[in-house]
Amino acid sequence: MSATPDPRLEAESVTVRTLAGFDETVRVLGSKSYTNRYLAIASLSGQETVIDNALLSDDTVYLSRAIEAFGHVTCDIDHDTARIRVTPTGRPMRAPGEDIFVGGAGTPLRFLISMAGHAEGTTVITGNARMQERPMGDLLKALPALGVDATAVRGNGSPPIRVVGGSFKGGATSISGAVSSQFTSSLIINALRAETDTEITISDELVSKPYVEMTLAALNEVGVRVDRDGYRRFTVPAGQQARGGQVTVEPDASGMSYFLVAAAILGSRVVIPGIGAGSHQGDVHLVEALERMGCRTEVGDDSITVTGGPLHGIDIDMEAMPDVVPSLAVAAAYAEGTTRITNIASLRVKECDRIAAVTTELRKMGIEVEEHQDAMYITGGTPHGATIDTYDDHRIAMTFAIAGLRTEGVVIKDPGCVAKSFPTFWKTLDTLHPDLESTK
Ligand SMILES: O=C(O)C1=C[C@@H](OP(=O)(O)O)[C@@H](O)[C@H](O)C1
Ligand SMILES: C=C(OP(=O)(O)O)C(=O)O
Repeated sequence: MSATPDPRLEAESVTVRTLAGFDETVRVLGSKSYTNRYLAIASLSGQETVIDNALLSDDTVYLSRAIEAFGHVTCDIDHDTARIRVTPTGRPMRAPGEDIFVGGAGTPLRFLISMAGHAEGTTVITGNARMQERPMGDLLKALPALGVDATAVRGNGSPPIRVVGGSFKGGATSISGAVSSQFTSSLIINALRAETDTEITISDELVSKPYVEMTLAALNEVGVRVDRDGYRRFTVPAGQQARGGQVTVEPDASGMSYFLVAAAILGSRVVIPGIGAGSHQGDVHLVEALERMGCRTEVGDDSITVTGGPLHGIDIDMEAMPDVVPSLAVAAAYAEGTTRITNIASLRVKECDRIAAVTTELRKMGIEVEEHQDAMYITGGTPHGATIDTYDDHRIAMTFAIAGLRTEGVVIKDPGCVAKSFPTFWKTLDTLHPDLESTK
């Protein structure tokens, strides 16, 4: 994929061209979640670390720049090789003089709140308008027991967040896991640099559990042990040294979902190399949902294949794979019967209220959707073209672009918002159109 800028990232809208079908191998970029984790771990380890196949997107670049602002490391980004090199500078971690701004990057902001607890001085971390509405309260409540004073500047539990640092000592705390797993991941990762053992008790039910598994897997890969009692308690023993060196990021399972759904709704075949049965990314399990809807699927050690066919509705609890709910919703719009997607309340506090957004935009295309506080019931039909509002949400843009491969007249507004997690999305979509081959 060429590194030349894609004019669609600056365009007001994109009209998606329909496609009769395809049989392609599609390479997706590295995982956003793993790239964020390796960056955070490298920032804390004090060891030079090379992250290969890193996702280079708005979110991960924001995190790289934010980490550098503490002064203790540099993050050199090589766009040609998709590599980030994190190098210690020998200087201590200090609060930057200016506010840290991370746009709409939720995971980075949540990781940075705890990380600022290690930096001498007071750090203020903020983001764009939507980010200033997203919840941080559970994390703010859990940090004082570990020695860190973190408060919402406006007293509303959302950014800007002010952190008085140099104080992340460790100890025992308890945290709610009901709103976001990112709070728990943030504490576990940052416990790496604590003076004493850190014990984190989850006071209720943890959502999005696979993301905590990814946190543990990333730490394990660099030699850090986390003891656990299921999803009730995690203990990070003090005095561990994360290894530096080289790590490789696997492809992004959420980014993969768009191409799986494209195959599903077009009766086509797609192969995604570099990811398979051993992945801890929960979104890989979208494959099983598509199989239940009527696709043929193959999950190998190092590739995933989906072949579409006539689709039918299913009932599915998607609490463990929130980011691919919009993707499955689009498959449901082309399926016979009703798909009931349940246990997805966390979608209301993502880049936009994704339950409301998917409901509104599918209805625009003539699809019947029953909206619930924590669920969506979608009855498949024959969607018609529409101009899709994307709410500055990359997943809404990418999901509805896939509908446009099957349905004439789908226009995606603000196509540049895909840069949050998948800046080459439109170019990757081009590769499915055989007549565009010469411009690849
Ligand atoms: O830890 C992570 O990398 C993520 C956790 C999930 O958030 P929640 O735990 O808030 O559901 C997911 O939606 C997000 O895109 C990435
Ligand atoms: C919810 C998402 O990201 P974050 O919470 O990191 O902003 C996402 O990428 O779908």
